[in-house]
Amino acid sequence: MDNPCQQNDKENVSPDLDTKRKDYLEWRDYFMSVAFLSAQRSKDPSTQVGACIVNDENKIVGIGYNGMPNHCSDDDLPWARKGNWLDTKYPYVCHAEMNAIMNKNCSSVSGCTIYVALFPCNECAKLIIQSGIKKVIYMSDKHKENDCMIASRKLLDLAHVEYTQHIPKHRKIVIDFDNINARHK
Ligand SMILES: Nc1nc(=O)n([C@H]2C[C@H](O)[C@@H](COP(=O)(O)O)O2)cc1CO
Ligand SMILES: [Zn+2]
Repeated sequence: MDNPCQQNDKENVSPDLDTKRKDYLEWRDYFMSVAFLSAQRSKDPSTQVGACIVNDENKIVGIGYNGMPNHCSDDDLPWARKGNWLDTKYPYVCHAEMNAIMNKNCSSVSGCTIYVALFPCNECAKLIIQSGIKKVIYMSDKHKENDCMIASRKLLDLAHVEYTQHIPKHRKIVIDFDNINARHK
């Protein structure tokens, strides 16, 4: 068995500060993280979704999360999932993909890739297709069997929009605001 003191020593090895960092975020994990961070802005009590649109130069050109439309107070609209349809969030909420497309900071997102936490529904699939986005990278397709997801795949397939599930290199990415104050010897 290892000497526990030795093991401790190994764990405490400080990073090599003279050579290039190896555990930096790769592009896909980075863009998916941006989508997940943006989701933290959502007021939806049950599901927070974020989306991030990236062009072929790896530049972010749009970010969005699910929320109520502009100028419609999210205190005046319902957030419920069940009950009379008009008393639920569903007729009112804008999906993350819609917001990311509408928030674009360039003239067109044609040819871009959208990173999104949940597989796009059929309504978002239509927006994705019409905007010219060519690739969807999603984290979860937990509603795969729902009709709106089946319709979504049908549309994306017909329009030749690729979709791929993201397998993250890092399962968890922590943002530690104190980290920047660490001192290196
Ligand atoms: N791709 C998606 N983008 C989204 O922004 N959403 C949003 C719409 C709702 O605000 C929420 C789903 O709520 P719920 O049915 O899990 O309580 O996530 C949902 C999906 C899934 O299709
Ligand atoms: Zn949608």
